Amino acid sequence: MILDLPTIRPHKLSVATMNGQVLTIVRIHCSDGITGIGEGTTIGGLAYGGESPESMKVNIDTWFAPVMIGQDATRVQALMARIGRMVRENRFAKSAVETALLDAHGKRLGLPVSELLGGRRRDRLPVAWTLASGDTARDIDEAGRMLDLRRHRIFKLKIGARAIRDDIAHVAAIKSALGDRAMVRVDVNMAWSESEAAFGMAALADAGCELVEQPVASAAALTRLVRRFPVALMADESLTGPESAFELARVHGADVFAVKLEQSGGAFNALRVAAIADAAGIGLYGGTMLEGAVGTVVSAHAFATFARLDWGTELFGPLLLTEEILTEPLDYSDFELTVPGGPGLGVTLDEDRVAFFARDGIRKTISLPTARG
Ligand SMILES: O=C(O)C[C@H]1C=CC(=O)O1
Ligand SMILES: [Mn+2]
Repeated sequence: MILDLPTIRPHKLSVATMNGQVLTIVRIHCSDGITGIGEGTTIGGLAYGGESPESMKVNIDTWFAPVMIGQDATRVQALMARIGRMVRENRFAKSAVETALLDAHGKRLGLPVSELLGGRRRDRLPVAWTLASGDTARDIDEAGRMLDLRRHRIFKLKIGARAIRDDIAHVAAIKSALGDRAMVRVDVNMAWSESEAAFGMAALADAGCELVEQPVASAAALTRLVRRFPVALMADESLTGPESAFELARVHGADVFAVKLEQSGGAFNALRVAAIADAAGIGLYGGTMLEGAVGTVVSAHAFATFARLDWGTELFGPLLLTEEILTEPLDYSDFELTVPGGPGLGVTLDEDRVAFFARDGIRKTISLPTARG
């Protein structure tokens, strides 16, 4: 099913402005009575990649389901390999389906998903917050509130939509307002040319920015930019699973990899991306596609198993939404997220709220009174 949820404010990226988020929720019912849940989420519909929430639903219902029905749900990797032979691409939809299989299998065995993924090394993950209101004063205000609440002290600024000098001034103003209380990073979402990136990275380093995420689109350009400036370079969009990770590691095209489960094609592939980074001496960061609670939690289980997680995570997606869809909210406290400890994902959907926010669900059938009553 597809859920439409409002965001707490517009979220402005160089590729899209989001006023809400759309979650594709997958449920897999197994013949032993166990049901697993998963989630597929994109950013700005088709603005970020080749899948949309609607394409995930239609492809899972039409093409994944027949390949899965009657198969052994306890062999998660074998079933994902079977799907991989019959379904090309569709990494986000595969991630959603694999999540539901892992949730079901964890519940079956009485183990958290992190244990199925090799065993967790930590229970808490540092979580960055993205400042993307589009307004410098509002962003400074928002960051101040997050620091006071002890919710976030790492801030990622979305830049690339405005003139480069305006963007640099925006970053410098935020870093000087926050000082040593916070770490400031930027995500350009591929908006710059290589020469703009060379200028921009030097200026960002001077402004006190510690990390620049995907300033340019091409891996070759990333490779030419890395290590030229006293600021770390992180790959995001260039990483689409183990093959692209291997290629980028081979040419040492980044200092840090933003590992995302959906971009990788699921949790197991994300672990492969992380292993490649480890072997190449590349740092790790736990990325997000601004998933809701389910997609966020499976990512947390995977990142909890990473040998090193030097750059923390950005698993704040549920906090960008106005609505809670879990019976028990996730614990964000002291700048960190707690990885749930129960079987499977360790979270339960609030079915009434899910029914309310489902596209064409209860909300659509309630007739509100008109101005005249
Ligand atoms: O990294 C991206 O490009 C996508 C996403 C992650 C955080 C955020 O605000 O947007
Ligand atoms: Mn990014």
